[in-house]
Amino acid sequence: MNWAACRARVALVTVAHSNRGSGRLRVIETAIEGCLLLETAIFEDTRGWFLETYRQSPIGAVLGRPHRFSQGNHSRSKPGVLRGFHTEPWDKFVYVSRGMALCVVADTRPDSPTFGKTARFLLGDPPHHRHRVFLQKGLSNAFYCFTEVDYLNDVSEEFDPNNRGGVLWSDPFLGVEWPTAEPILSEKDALLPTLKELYPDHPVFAVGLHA
Ligand SMILES: Cc1cn([C@H]2C[C@H](O)[C@@H](COP(=O)(O)OP(=O)(O)O[C@H]3O[C@@H](C)C(=O)[C@@H](O)[C@H]3O)O2)c(=O)[nH]c1=O
Repeated sequence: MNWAACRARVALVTVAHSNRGSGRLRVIETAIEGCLLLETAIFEDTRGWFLETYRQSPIGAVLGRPHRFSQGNHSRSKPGVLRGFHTEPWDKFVYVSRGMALCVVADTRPDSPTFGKTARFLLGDPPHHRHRVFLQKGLSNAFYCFTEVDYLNDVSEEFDPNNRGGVLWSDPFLGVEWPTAEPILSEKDALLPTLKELYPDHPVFAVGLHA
């Protein structure tokens, strides 16, 4: 699937419930509680362009609680790479500063009413898609790189390698339509469990309800 075709499809599945904020930065709530899309205005002139990547108050207003970030991360990935799904006990604030990526957030919280639901976002170039995604701790995220991608994320806690998990990128219960069936994965990500393996007793996996 090429970038343009993927953009058209993704526009259909990202469901906005409400939005708040000024004309500069809109915070859009998605179908997954705790997953927000931040759309920002881009100011272009003869030099190039400018945008705000973060404003504290509109996010806090939607979350109804204060938030802060403790660590910033930057990864660079080759075209065809897929990272995730990673489940970590910290809020994440994602930004693709260069390249084009399909970012998917999955609700992997077993007690959530939207357990198993996903939301997809195209992030990065061209400039008018330079939105950011906020995901509350406990949600899982993954991204696929159409091009070389610079991926930045701010997180609310410092990294703890013993306190993270994940879900297999191709979990049939999540049913994500990735642009390829053969992405480049880390060894660790290729071995992640499915939700059914993680939560075999969850009601959604009761016999007869789901394969
Ligand atoms: C995430 C992280 C990794 N590392 C180290 C561990 C390892 O040696 C190396 C690469 O780690 P990983 O393979 O887990 O990196 P990566 O697959 O890029 O992990 C990231 O995936 C995406 C989907 C996210 O949203 C991020 O929050 C993070 O989970 O960097 C840190 O030192 N600090 C960190 O905060």
